[in-house]
Amino acid sequence: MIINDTTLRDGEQAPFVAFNTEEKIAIASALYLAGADELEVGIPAMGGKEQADIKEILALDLPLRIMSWNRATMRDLEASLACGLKAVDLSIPVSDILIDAKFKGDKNRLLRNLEEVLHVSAQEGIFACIGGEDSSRADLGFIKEVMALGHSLGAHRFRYCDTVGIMRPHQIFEHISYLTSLNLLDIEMHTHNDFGMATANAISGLEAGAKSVNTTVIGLGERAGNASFEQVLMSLAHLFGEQRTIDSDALRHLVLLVEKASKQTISSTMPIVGKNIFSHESGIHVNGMIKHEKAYEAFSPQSVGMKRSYPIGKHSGSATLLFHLRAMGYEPENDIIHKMLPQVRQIVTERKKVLNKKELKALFLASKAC
Ligand SMILES: CC(=O)SCCNC(=O)CCNC(=O)[C@H](O)C(C)(C)COP(=O)(O)OP(=O)(O)OC[C@H]1O[C@@H](n2cnc3c(N)ncnc32)[C@H](O)[C@@H]1OP(=O)(O)O
Ligand SMILES: O=C(O)CCC(=O)C(=O)O
Repeated sequence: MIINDTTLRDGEQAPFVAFNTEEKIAIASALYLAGADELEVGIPAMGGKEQADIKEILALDLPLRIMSWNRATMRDLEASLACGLKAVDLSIPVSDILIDAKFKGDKNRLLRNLEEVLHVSAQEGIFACIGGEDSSRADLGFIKEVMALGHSLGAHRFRYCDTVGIMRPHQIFEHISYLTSLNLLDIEMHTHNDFGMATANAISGLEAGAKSVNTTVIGLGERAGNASFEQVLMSLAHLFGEQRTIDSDALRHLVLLVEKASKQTISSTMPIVGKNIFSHESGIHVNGMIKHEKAYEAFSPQSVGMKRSYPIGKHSGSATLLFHLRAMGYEPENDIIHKMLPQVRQIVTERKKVLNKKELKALFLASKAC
């Protein structure tokens, strides 16, 4: 499967996000090191500055396909060609709603535009992906027509876009199974997160036969964002068993870089990257983890450049207190530990903050003394 990351295009379309040139270069390099297979890096039609940034990314000479996003118009395509790009996404709306809004319902004009740009991209020998904007609200018969046209004109891929993020994984599976069964073009998934299903829908599309998937780091993107790079990458490695070597330090570096450059704050429970996802507080979980490292973890913290911890909180049990006190060189009796537990719960509940090790030690010594 191909991860085509669009942090530098759809990711940057997130409200209030704007990367400067240095950030774009750093993100492109970090995406390569973290395991992206292809990058969509911008929109040449935006003008000279965007084009200069794209040229700087191309000058990095990263060993992966670099694409741009374009409306399926000669003007947009020419701007991409002038940047020296060898791969383009050529987007057309495919739903009636968007065809009405943008083309006054004129499907013929839309298809003529597509024909023209595909003809030129074939002449230029570049990789062409047809971006099917709003595919999930489109008639599948029309998508078939677009794909057949693309196939006949040498396009390489069709991007199925759940532009407003309204699909469920089961529906995606049906749509993509049908479109791949046509054997016209490889399918790329582009899924949005309006109902929190972007990654699930992207994965469902891959299971139904899609060959590639658009992602963005920390799920950045329009409105609620896109399928997240780190979630898709880890799913491919751990759930699909793909032979992917994930450089955990490179992944962590990328996430922190994009968090800073986009001025976003990642939630502490965000899959793969949230700072608390390897903090086990519940007593039964800590007890299990001490006996078996995989008891309550789907993958190790080391595999994503993070660390495990056992906070001393309201739900801690004796194994947690013993773990920390033993690490400090104490060997407490059971009755003392059981005397301490209700006190820990009370302190944490009252002040809504876990105990640090110093406080645990003080509580232990006080409990021992009385
Ligand atoms: C679903 C997506 O994410 S698609 C990607 C969207 N990304 C962006 O819009 C970010 C970058 N955009 C921009 O910088 C600007 O919008 C530009 C440079 C692309 C265009 O700017 P402007 O020329 O000022 O046009 P504006 O943004 O107001 O409107 C877009 C125009 O493109 C047309 N358009 C939209 N999609 C397509 C398409 N696939 N094919 C042809 N025309 C299209 C619209 O109908 C509209 O045309 P109109 O001006 O005749 O009404
Ligand atoms: O048309 C494309 O290639 C992608 C457009 C897009 O970003 C979307 O539909 O959400």
